[in-house]
Amino acid sequence: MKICVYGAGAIGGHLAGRLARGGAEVSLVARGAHLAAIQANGLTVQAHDGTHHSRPRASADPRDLGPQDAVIVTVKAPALPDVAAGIAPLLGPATAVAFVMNGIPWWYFLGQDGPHRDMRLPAVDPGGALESAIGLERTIGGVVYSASEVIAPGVVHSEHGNIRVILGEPDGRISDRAKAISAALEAGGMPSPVTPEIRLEVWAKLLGNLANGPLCVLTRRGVRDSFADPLLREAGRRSALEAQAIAASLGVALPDAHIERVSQSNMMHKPSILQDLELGRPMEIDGLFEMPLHLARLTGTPTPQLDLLVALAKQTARAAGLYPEIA
Ligand SMILES: NC(=O)C1=CN([C@@H]2O[C@H](COP(=O)(O)OP(=O)(O)OC[C@H]3O[C@@H](n4cnc5c(N)ncnc54)[C@H](OP(=O)(O)O)[C@@H]3O)[C@@H](O)[C@H]2O)C=CC1
Ligand SMILES: CC(C)(CO)C(=O)C(=O)O
Repeated sequence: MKICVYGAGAIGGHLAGRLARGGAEVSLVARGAHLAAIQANGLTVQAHDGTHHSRPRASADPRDLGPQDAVIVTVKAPALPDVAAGIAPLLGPATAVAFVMNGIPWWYFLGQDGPHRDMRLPAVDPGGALESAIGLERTIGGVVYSASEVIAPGVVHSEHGNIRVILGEPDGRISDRAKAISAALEAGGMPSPVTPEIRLEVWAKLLGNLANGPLCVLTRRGVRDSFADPLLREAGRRSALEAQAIAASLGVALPDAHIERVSQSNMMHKPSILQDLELGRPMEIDGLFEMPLHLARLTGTPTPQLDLLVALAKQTARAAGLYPEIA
Protein backbone atom coordinates (compact mmCIF):
# COMPACT_ATOMS: atom_id res chain seq x y z
CA MET A 1 0.00 0.00 0.00
CA LYS A 2 1.32 3.44 -0.94
CA ILE A 3 0.95 5.77 2.06
CA CYS A 4 2.28 9.27 2.62
CA VAL A 5 2.52 10.78 6.10
CA TYR A 6 2.04 14.54 5.79
CA GLY A 7 3.84 16.34 8.63
CA ALA A 8 6.09 13.59 9.93
CA GLY A 9 7.24 15.10 13.24
CA ALA A 10 6.71 13.25 16.53
CA ILE A 11 3.48 11.38 15.76
CA GLY A 12 3.91 11.26 11.99
CA GLY A 13 7.50 10.10 12.39
CA HIS A 14 6.38 7.30 14.69
CA LEU A 15 3.65 6.26 12.24
CA ALA A 16 5.95 6.45 9.21
CA GLY A 17 8.47 4.26 11.02
CA ARG A 18 5.75 1.73 11.87
CA LEU A 19 4.43 1.71 8.30
CA ALA A 20 7.93 1.17 6.89
CA ARG A 21 8.53 -1.65 9.39
CA GLY A 22 5.28 -3.29 8.29
CA GLY A 23 6.29 -3.22 4.63
CA ALA A 24 4.14 -0.38 3.30
CA GLU A 25 5.48 1.79 0.51
CA VAL A 26 5.76 4.81 2.79
CA SER A 27 6.85 8.34 2.07
CA LEU A 28 6.72 11.45 4.19
CA VAL A 29 6.40 15.20 3.96
CA ALA A 30 8.61 17.01 6.45
CA ARG A 31 10.86 20.05 6.46
CA GLY A 32 13.91 21.73 7.94
CA ALA A 33 16.67 19.96 9.83
CA HIS A 34 14.40 16.99 10.58
CA LEU A 35 13.84 16.40 6.85
CA ALA A 36 17.53 16.86 6.05
CA ALA A 37 18.45 14.27 8.71
CA ILE A 38 15.88 11.76 7.43
CA GLN A 39 17.10 12.22 3.85
CA ALA A 40 20.72 11.79 4.92
CA ASN A 41 20.49 9.09 7.59
CA GLY A 42 16.96 7.69 7.57
CA LEU A 43 14.30 7.80 10.29
CA THR A 44 14.88 6.39 13.77
CA VAL A 45 11.98 5.58 16.09
CA GLN A 46 12.78 4.67 19.71
CA ALA A 47 9.76 2.86 21.07
CA HIS A 48 8.82 0.45 23.85
CA ASP A 49 9.43 -2.52 21.52
CA GLY A 50 12.86 -1.45 20.34
CA THR A 51 14.58 1.08 18.12
CA HIS A 52 13.41 0.93 14.53
CA HIS A 53 15.34 2.38 11.64
CA SER A 54 13.93 2.93 8.16
CA ARG A 55 14.66 4.91 5.03
CA PRO A 56 11.32 6.23 3.74
CA ARG A 57 11.19 8.59 0.80
CA ALA A 58 11.05 12.10 2.22
CA SER A 59 10.48 15.54 0.76
CA ALA A 60 9.22 19.00 1.68
CA ASP A 61 7.34 19.06 -1.61
CA PRO A 62 4.37 16.68 -2.13
CA ARG A 63 4.90 17.00 -5.90
CA ASP A 64 7.99 14.78 -5.48
CA LEU A 65 5.88 11.95 -4.04
CA GLY A 66 2.88 11.66 -6.38
CA PRO A 67 -0.60 10.14 -5.92
CA GLN A 68 -1.08 7.79 -2.96
CA ASP A 69 -3.52 5.11 -1.83
CA ALA A 70 -3.78 6.99 1.45
CA VAL A 71 -2.41 10.09 3.12
CA ILE A 72 -2.12 10.34 6.91
CA VAL A 73 -2.10 13.96 8.08
CA THR A 74 -0.20 14.49 11.34
CA VAL A 75 0.63 18.19 11.40
CA LYS A 76 -0.27 20.46 14.30
CA ALA A 77 -3.58 22.21 13.68
CA PRO A 78 -2.10 25.65 12.82
CA ALA A 79 -0.35 24.01 9.83
CA LEU A 80 -3.60 22.62 8.34
CA PRO A 81 -4.00 25.51 5.85
CA ASP A 82 -0.56 24.56 4.44
CA VAL A 83 -1.79 20.98 4.04
CA ALA A 84 -4.88 22.19 2.22
CA ALA A 85 -2.67 24.22 -0.13
CA GLY A 86 -0.11 21.47 -0.70
CA ILE A 87 -1.94 18.13 -0.75
CA ALA A 88 -3.29 18.02 -4.33
CA PRO A 89 -0.32 16.14 -5.89
CA LEU A 90 -0.81 13.30 -3.37
CA LEU A 91 -4.45 12.76 -4.31
CA GLY A 92 -5.59 10.27 -6.93
CA PRO A 93 -9.25 9.58 -7.69
CA ALA A 94 -9.65 7.19 -4.69
CA THR A 95 -7.04 8.46 -2.22
CA ALA A 96 -8.27 8.40 1.38
CA VAL A 97 -7.03 11.07 3.79
CA ALA A 98 -6.88 10.19 7.48
CA PHE A 99 -6.48 13.07 9.95
CA VAL A 100 -4.64 11.59 12.93
CA MET A 101 -4.47 14.54 15.30
CA ASN A 102 -5.74 15.82 18.64
CA GLY A 103 -8.69 18.17 19.06
CA ILE A 104 -12.06 18.74 17.45
CA PRO A 105 -11.58 17.95 13.75
CA TRP A 106 -12.78 20.25 10.98
CA TRP A 107 -15.27 17.63 9.70
CA TYR A 108 -16.89 16.98 13.11
CA PHE A 109 -20.47 18.04 12.26
CA LEU A 110 -20.44 17.31 8.52
CA GLY A 111 -23.13 14.79 7.62
CA GLN A 112 -23.89 14.20 11.33
CA ASP A 113 -27.55 13.92 12.33
CA GLY A 114 -28.66 16.36 15.02
CA PRO A 115 -29.19 20.06 15.65
CA HIS A 116 -25.69 21.06 14.47
CA ARG A 117 -25.67 19.05 11.25
CA ASP A 118 -23.20 20.46 8.70
CA MET A 119 -22.05 23.26 10.98
CA ARG A 120 -18.65 24.44 9.75
CA LEU A 121 -15.80 25.15 12.17
CA PRO A 122 -13.74 28.01 10.72
CA ALA A 123 -11.37 28.03 13.72
CA VAL A 124 -10.03 24.63 12.61
CA ASP A 125 -10.65 25.00 8.87
CA PRO A 126 -10.17 28.68 8.03
CA GLY A 127 -12.06 29.59 4.85
CA GLY A 128 -13.16 25.98 4.39
CA ALA A 129 -9.80 25.27 2.74
CA LEU A 130 -9.61 21.62 3.85
CA GLU A 131 -13.19 20.95 2.88
CA SER A 132 -12.51 22.36 -0.60
CA ALA A 133 -9.12 20.71 -1.14
CA ILE A 134 -9.91 17.30 0.38
CA GLY A 135 -13.64 17.07 1.09
CA LEU A 136 -15.62 14.85 3.42
CA GLU A 137 -15.75 11.89 0.96
CA ARG A 138 -12.01 11.25 1.22
CA THR A 139 -11.82 11.93 4.95
CA ILE A 140 -11.22 9.37 7.69
CA GLY A 141 -11.05 10.43 11.35
CA GLY A 142 -8.16 9.40 13.56
CA VAL A 143 -7.16 9.48 17.20
CA VAL A 144 -3.67 8.61 18.37
CA TYR A 145 -2.29 7.47 21.70
CA SER A 146 1.50 7.68 21.64
CA ALA A 147 3.37 10.13 23.86
CA SER A 148 6.08 11.15 21.41
CA GLU A 149 8.74 13.75 20.82
CA VAL A 150 11.33 14.55 18.15
CA ILE A 151 14.43 14.38 20.36
CA ALA A 152 16.94 15.11 17.59
CA PRO A 153 16.54 15.70 13.85
CA GLY A 154 15.49 12.37 12.35
CA VAL A 155 14.94 10.74 15.75
CA VAL A 156 11.53 10.21 17.38
CA HIS A 157 11.18 8.98 20.94
CA SER A 158 7.90 7.42 22.06
CA GLU A 159 7.26 7.00 25.78
CA HIS A 160 6.17 3.50 26.69
CA GLY A 161 2.41 3.24 26.84
CA ASN A 162 -0.71 1.75 25.48
CA ILE A 163 -0.06 3.00 21.93
CA ARG A 164 -2.76 2.88 19.29
CA VAL A 165 -4.25 4.71 16.33
CA ILE A 166 -8.04 4.53 16.24
CA LEU A 167 -9.53 5.12 12.81
CA GLY A 168 -13.16 5.77 11.91
CA GLU A 169 -15.25 7.00 9.03
CA PRO A 170 -17.23 10.16 9.83
CA ASP A 171 -20.43 8.30 8.82
CA GLY A 172 -19.62 5.33 11.06
CA ARG A 173 -19.27 2.64 8.40
CA ILE A 174 -16.42 0.12 8.73
CA SER A 175 -14.83 0.70 5.34
CA ASP A 176 -12.27 -1.31 3.43
CA ARG A 177 -10.07 1.75 3.09
CA ALA A 178 -9.94 2.33 6.87
CA LYS A 179 -9.26 -1.38 7.39
CA ALA A 180 -6.41 -1.21 4.84
CA ILE A 181 -4.67 1.68 6.65
CA SER A 182 -5.24 -0.08 9.96
CA ALA A 183 -3.68 -3.29 8.61
CA ALA A 184 -0.63 -1.39 7.33
CA LEU A 185 -0.09 0.19 10.76
CA GLU A 186 -0.66 -3.05 12.63
CA ALA A 187 1.86 -4.85 10.41
CA GLY A 188 4.44 -2.44 11.83
CA GLY A 189 3.41 -2.98 15.45
CA MET A 190 0.95 -0.11 15.92
CA PRO A 191 -2.44 -1.42 17.13
CA SER A 192 -5.11 0.27 15.05
CA PRO A 193 -8.75 -0.54 15.73
CA VAL A 194 -11.40 0.74 13.30
CA THR A 195 -14.42 2.11 15.14
CA PRO A 196 -17.98 2.97 14.10
CA GLU A 197 -17.91 5.78 16.72
CA ILE A 198 -14.98 8.02 15.92
CA ARG A 199 -16.56 11.09 17.57
CA LEU A 200 -16.67 9.23 20.88
CA GLU A 201 -12.96 8.49 20.49
CA VAL A 202 -12.24 12.13 19.63
CA TRP A 203 -13.84 13.15 22.92
CA ALA A 204 -12.22 10.33 24.92
CA LYS A 205 -8.82 11.65 23.81
CA LEU A 206 -9.79 15.28 24.26
CA LEU A 207 -10.74 14.54 27.85
CA GLY A 208 -7.05 13.85 28.52
CA ASN A 209 -5.83 16.87 26.57
CA LEU A 210 -8.18 19.15 28.52
CA ALA A 211 -7.35 17.49 31.85
CA ASN A 212 -3.60 17.95 31.55
CA GLY A 213 -2.93 20.40 28.67
CA PRO A 214 -3.92 23.79 30.13
CA LEU A 215 -2.40 22.89 33.51
CA CYS A 216 0.91 21.71 32.01
CA VAL A 217 1.11 24.87 29.87
CA LEU A 218 0.78 26.88 33.09
CA THR A 219 3.17 24.79 35.19
CA ARG A 220 5.50 24.22 32.21
CA ARG A 221 6.05 20.72 33.53
CA GLY A 222 5.08 17.25 32.34
CA VAL A 223 1.95 15.44 33.46
CA ARG A 224 3.54 13.44 36.28
CA ASP A 225 5.30 16.48 37.78
CA SER A 226 2.19 18.67 37.51
CA PHE A 227 -0.10 16.03 38.99
CA ALA A 228 2.35 15.35 41.84
CA ASP A 229 0.53 18.22 43.57
CA PRO A 230 -2.77 16.68 44.76
CA LEU A 231 -4.51 20.01 44.22
CA LEU A 232 -3.50 20.06 40.55
CA ARG A 233 -4.41 16.40 40.08
CA GLU A 234 -7.85 17.24 41.45
CA ALA A 235 -8.01 20.27 39.13
CA GLY A 236 -7.20 17.93 36.23
CA ARG A 237 -10.05 15.68 37.30
CA ARG A 238 -12.47 18.61 37.41
CA SER A 239 -11.38 19.72 33.92
CA ALA A 240 -12.05 16.17 32.69
CA LEU A 241 -15.53 16.27 34.28
CA GLU A 242 -16.28 19.53 32.48
CA ALA A 243 -15.07 18.03 29.18
CA GLN A 244 -17.28 15.00 29.80
CA ALA A 245 -20.25 17.38 30.25
CA ILE A 246 -19.52 19.15 26.93
CA ALA A 247 -19.35 15.79 25.15
CA ALA A 248 -22.64 14.74 26.79
CA SER A 249 -24.28 17.99 25.61
CA LEU A 250 -23.42 16.88 22.06
CA GLY A 251 -24.84 13.40 22.58
CA VAL A 252 -21.51 11.65 23.28
CA ALA A 253 -21.63 9.64 26.51
CA LEU A 254 -18.15 9.07 27.95
CA PRO A 255 -17.97 6.51 30.78
CA ASP A 256 -16.74 7.74 34.20
CA ALA A 257 -13.82 5.30 33.87
CA HIS A 258 -12.28 7.82 31.42
CA ILE A 259 -12.25 10.48 34.13
CA GLU A 260 -10.35 8.19 36.47
CA ARG A 261 -7.95 7.11 33.70
CA VAL A 262 -6.89 10.64 32.77
CA SER A 263 -6.75 11.97 36.31
CA GLN A 264 -4.64 9.01 37.47
CA SER A 265 -2.11 9.57 34.68
CA ASN A 266 1.56 9.43 35.68
CA MET A 267 3.07 10.14 32.26
CA MET A 268 6.51 11.75 32.37
CA HIS A 269 5.65 13.17 28.96
CA LYS A 270 5.29 16.90 28.34
CA PRO A 271 2.04 17.33 26.37
CA SER A 272 2.73 18.28 22.77
CA ILE A 273 1.15 21.70 23.31
CA LEU A 274 3.75 22.39 26.01
CA GLN A 275 6.49 21.12 23.67
CA ASP A 276 5.26 23.80 21.23
CA LEU A 277 5.44 26.53 23.86
CA GLU A 278 8.97 25.52 24.79
CA LEU A 279 10.12 25.30 21.17
CA GLY A 280 8.40 28.53 20.07
CA ARG A 281 5.99 26.80 17.64
CA PRO A 282 2.41 27.97 17.00
CA MET A 283 0.22 26.32 19.64
CA GLU A 284 -2.88 24.19 18.98
CA ILE A 285 -5.00 26.33 21.31
CA ASP A 286 -8.00 26.52 18.98
CA GLY A 287 -8.53 22.83 18.19
CA LEU A 288 -7.68 21.49 21.65
CA PHE A 289 -8.93 24.18 24.03
CA GLU A 290 -10.94 26.92 22.36
CA MET A 291 -13.17 24.78 20.12
CA PRO A 292 -14.45 22.57 22.98
CA LEU A 293 -15.29 25.72 24.95
CA HIS A 294 -17.02 27.19 21.91
CA LEU A 295 -19.14 24.03 21.77
CA ALA A 296 -19.84 24.35 25.51
CA ARG A 297 -21.17 27.86 24.94
CA LEU A 298 -23.21 26.63 21.96
CA THR A 299 -24.94 23.99 24.11
CA GLY A 300 -25.14 26.10 27.28
CA THR A 301 -22.79 23.81 29.24
CA PRO A 302 -21.09 25.51 32.20
CA THR A 303 -17.29 25.06 32.22
CA PRO A 304 -16.06 27.56 34.85
CA GLN A 305 -12.74 25.88 35.56
CA LEU A 306 -11.79 25.26 31.93
CA ASP A 307 -12.83 28.84 31.07
CA LEU A 308 -10.28 30.13 33.58
CA LEU A 309 -7.47 27.67 32.79
CA VAL A 310 -7.83 28.13 29.04
CA ALA A 311 -7.92 31.94 29.41
CA LEU A 312 -4.66 31.71 31.40
CA ALA A 313 -3.10 29.28 28.89
CA LYS A 314 -4.04 31.66 26.06
CA GLN A 315 -2.37 34.57 27.87
CA THR A 316 0.75 32.43 28.23
CA ALA A 317 0.65 31.56 24.53
CA ARG A 318 0.09 35.22 23.55
CA ALA A 319 2.94 36.40 25.76
CA ALA A 320 5.19 33.93 23.91
CA GLY A 321 3.91 35.21 20.53
CA LEU A 322 2.47 31.79 19.72
CA TYR A 323 -1.24 32.67 19.63
CA PRO A 324 -2.88 35.75 18.07
CA GLU A 325 -3.52 38.78 20.26
CA ILE A 326 -7.14 39.82 20.80
CA ALA A 327 -8.01 42.10 17.86
N1 LIG B 1 3.43 14.48 20.37
C1 LIG B 1 2.54 13.72 21.04
O1 LIG B 1 2.89 13.04 22.00
C2 LIG B 1 1.14 13.66 20.63
C3 LIG B 1 0.61 14.51 19.66
N2 LIG B 1 -0.68 14.35 19.24
C4 LIG B 1 -1.26 15.20 18.20
O2 LIG B 1 -0.72 14.78 16.95
C5 LIG B 1 -0.64 15.91 16.05
C6 LIG B 1 0.81 16.06 15.60
O3 LIG B 1 1.57 16.39 16.75
P1 LIG B 1 3.16 16.20 16.82
O4 LIG B 1 3.57 15.03 16.03
O5 LIG B 1 3.53 16.28 18.25
O6 LIG B 1 3.63 17.52 16.06
P2 LIG B 1 5.07 17.84 15.44
O7 LIG B 1 5.19 19.33 15.42
O8 LIG B 1 6.12 17.04 16.12
O9 LIG B 1 4.93 17.27 13.97
C7 LIG B 1 4.33 17.97 12.92
C8 LIG B 1 5.37 18.03 11.82
O10 LIG B 1 4.77 18.58 10.66
C9 LIG B 1 5.73 19.43 10.06
N3 LIG B 1 5.06 20.35 9.16
C10 LIG B 1 4.13 21.26 9.45
N4 LIG B 1 3.74 21.90 8.33
C11 LIG B 1 4.47 21.39 7.33
C12 LIG B 1 4.56 21.65 5.94
N5 LIG B 1 3.81 22.59 5.37
N6 LIG B 1 5.42 20.95 5.19
C13 LIG B 1 6.20 20.00 5.77
N7 LIG B 1 6.17 19.69 7.08
C14 LIG B 1 5.31 20.38 7.85
C15 LIG B 1 6.36 20.13 11.25
O11 LIG B 1 7.55 20.80 10.90
P3 LIG B 1 8.06 22.02 11.82
O12 LIG B 1 8.50 21.41 13.11
O13 LIG B 1 9.13 22.61 11.00
O14 LIG B 1 6.87 22.93 12.02
C16 LIG B 1 6.56 18.94 12.19
O15 LIG B 1 7.75 18.25 11.89
C17 LIG B 1 -1.17 17.10 16.85
O16 LIG B 1 -2.53 17.28 16.60
C18 LIG B 1 -0.94 16.69 18.32
O17 LIG B 1 -1.82 17.34 19.22
C19 LIG B 1 -1.47 13.33 19.71
C20 LIG B 1 -1.01 12.48 20.66
C21 LIG B 1 0.29 12.62 21.27
C1 LIG C 1 -0.34 14.28 26.56
C2 LIG C 1 -0.94 13.39 25.49
C3 LIG C 1 -0.04 12.20 25.24
C4 LIG C 1 -2.28 12.90 26.06
O1 LIG C 1 -3.02 13.87 26.69
C5 LIG C 1 -1.14 14.10 24.20
O2 LIG C 1 -2.10 13.85 23.51
C6 LIG C 1 -0.20 15.14 23.71
O3 LIG C 1 0.99 15.14 24.05
O4 LIG C 1 -0.66 15.99 22.93
